[in-house]
Amino acid sequence: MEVQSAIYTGWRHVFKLDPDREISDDRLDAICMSGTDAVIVGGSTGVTFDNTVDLMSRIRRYEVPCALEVSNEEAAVPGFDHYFIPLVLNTDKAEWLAGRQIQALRKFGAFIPWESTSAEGYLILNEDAQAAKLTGAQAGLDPESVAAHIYMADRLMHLPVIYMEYSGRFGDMELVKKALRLVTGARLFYGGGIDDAEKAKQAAAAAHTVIVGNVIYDDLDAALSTVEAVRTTATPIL
Ligand SMILES: CC(C)=CCC/C(C)=C/CC/C(C)=C/CC/C(C)=C/CC/C(C)=C/CC/C(C)=C/CC/C(C)=C/COP(=O)(O)OP(=O)(O)O
Ligand SMILES: O=P(O)(O)OC[C@@H](O)CO
Ligand SMILES: [Mg+2]
Repeated sequence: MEVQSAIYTGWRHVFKLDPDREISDDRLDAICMSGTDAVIVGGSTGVTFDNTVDLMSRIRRYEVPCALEVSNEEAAVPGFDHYFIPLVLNTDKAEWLAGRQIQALRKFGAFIPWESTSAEGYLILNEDAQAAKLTGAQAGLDPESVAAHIYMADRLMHLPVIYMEYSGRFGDMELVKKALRLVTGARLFYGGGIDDAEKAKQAAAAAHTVIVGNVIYDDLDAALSTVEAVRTTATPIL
């Protein structure tokens, strides 16, 4: 099991920037200086070595910790503070659970900074998300199935991070809270549809770490308001 001193252990609020989307220097400055705990670089489609290097080098002008969520082997770029490797748990397509990752490990295994690389068990719960369509995720899980996936990821697989992903839609906070009550070692990430401070507070009361993505591109002020909202919400205590 991963030691609890991992860089992301204390992260409560994270912005996720997509290398496949444009962001101006001014907007990037606002995000990196916002007081967020970290920036994750990642996206489900259109992520390349070049657009990842470009975004990383711009974020590197700031002190904010910066992690890469590696979504394809071409986009494995050195120089990040941390690497997350997604494994989609709720798909029947084994290539998204382990197949593609194993192919990438054949190539990069000897060069991976293991002390700063973590698996992320993804539960993709919005059937309309690009990531759900790409991976064939069975997004409509009932609460018992969510619990079973959490038991598998947390208790059997001992994954350090479980990510409840509703990308593009605000999720079911009761389900997230229920998942949080079941995890023993994993850190629970929540992401999806947070587009104002109120939703950010709700998510912060349900999960360990709250991830804010698309609203950065749609309404920067609303995105920035989520930082304080999360910071002033108590970490859920079990
Ligand atoms: C020295 C050196 C090169 C250092 C780097 C070494 C390193 C750490 C290498 C990694 C090797 C490795 C094991 C790579 C794995 C690559 C791989 C094929 C992973 C598969 C990932 C996966 C399951 C992808 C499916 C899609 C998914 C779950 C993506 C996660 C991110 C996500 C959901 C983003 C949201 O997407 P977005 O585009 O924003 O969508 P919306 O339209 O909904 O907004
Ligand atoms: O883009 P949104 O909907 O904020 O979701 C954030 C993140 O979970 C995406 O991977
Ligand atoms: Mg997105």
